[in-house]
Amino acid sequence: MDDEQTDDDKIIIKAENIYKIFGPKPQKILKYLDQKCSKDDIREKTNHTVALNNVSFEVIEGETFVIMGLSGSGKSTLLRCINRLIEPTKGKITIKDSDITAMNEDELIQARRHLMGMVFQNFALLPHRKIIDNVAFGLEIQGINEEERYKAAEEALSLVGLEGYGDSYPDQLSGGMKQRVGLARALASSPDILLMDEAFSALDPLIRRDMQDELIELRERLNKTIIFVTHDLDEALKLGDRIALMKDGKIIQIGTPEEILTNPENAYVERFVEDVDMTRVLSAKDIMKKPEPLVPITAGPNVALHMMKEYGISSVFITGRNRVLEGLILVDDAVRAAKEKRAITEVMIRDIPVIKLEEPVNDIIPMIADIQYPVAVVNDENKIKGIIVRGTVLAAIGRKEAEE
Ligand SMILES: Nc1ncnc2c1ncn2[C@@H]1O[C@H](COP(=O)(O)OP(=O)(O)OP(=O)(O)O)[C@@H](O)[C@H]1O
Repeated sequence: MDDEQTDDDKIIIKAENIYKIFGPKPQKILKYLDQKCSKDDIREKTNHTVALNNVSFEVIEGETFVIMGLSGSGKSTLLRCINRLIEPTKGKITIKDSDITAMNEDELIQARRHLMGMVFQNFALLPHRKIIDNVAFGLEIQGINEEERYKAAEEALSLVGLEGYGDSYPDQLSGGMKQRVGLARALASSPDILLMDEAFSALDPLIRRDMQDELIELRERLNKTIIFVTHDLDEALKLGDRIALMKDGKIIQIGTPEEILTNPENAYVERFVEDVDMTRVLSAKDIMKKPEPLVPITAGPNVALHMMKEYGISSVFITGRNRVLEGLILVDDAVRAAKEKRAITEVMIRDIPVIKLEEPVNDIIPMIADIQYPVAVVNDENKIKGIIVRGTVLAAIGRKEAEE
């Protein structure tokens, strides 16, 4: 289909065969992994912890890549290997064609400064410093002069909606505001990549949702690449362009939220996602039916009637060149036009509702509640790509409804 993504997506991070083993002799433990020993066996026999076991993935520029999994699955370790807050035991990480794993300390400081900003779950603010100083802190240790760092800090504060709070202290702010400061601090050095470790997990549910919405908005505005660690499936589905699901230090599946939900790779993933409300993640393109029959606008009403009879339907879509949607004709109007020898264009309904390919199913339900005939799904050029009828939507959410 011509709406599908082209593959000129740029890879910004590439992680190849990453291992992390905690314990006194990590290199020695690698050979046990070659012998396919389990994480539990290795811990029992050697007192080492296998936190990452041969993890590989790529992140595309501008996407939000979520690392999800239960506690202890290795998410934080993986995130910290990307900026080498944790040293991988083995493996290679490339960011924008630079080998992060081969960098010396100075090169690493430069890379962290320009490429990556990190946001922590517990905010990690310095309590005795004003908000503006907290935001500017990273720039200060990078040796950036005062004028420049305060300008950048003010800008970052305003990006997260905290202008005017620069002179406050952390304990004067709510949890949500503190995490905005954490985000501002990460944004202050204009990094290409944001690394976020359970960044919203400590917040109240409502505040958390607001922060998620703002992050989505911010990402679009600033065009950042985000790696977001969470143990929360709902958060992963909401934020992630793609999700990597981890278990016991391995990535079990990488895919879009739709792929993870509709095509779980094994029983573990299936169990992880079984309670998800599908209407929140499916969009029109996932549930639409083939757009047929279609009647060209140049055809007469008898062709339309023939098609309706053939397919057992009481209305049909009319298209112009390249399947551009022109309107819909109802059976009664087609009969009348045929009798009166009038053209389709004289009786068809032009002003019909349409649904965009990416429209979430949740939003489609109210849109079609009062419509008796099918609704066309169109792309940005108004070409018809599919058809949705009430039954299609209900079938998509049927599993959930049936359970309730
Ligand atoms: N510094 C460390 N020393 C020893 N073991 C560690 C260390 N850090 C993490 N681990 C172990 O490595 C494994 C992965 O931990 P990690 O913190 O990456 O998991 P996680 O998925 O982020 O979990 P959580 O959500 O609880 O933080 C766990 O078994 C953990 O106990």
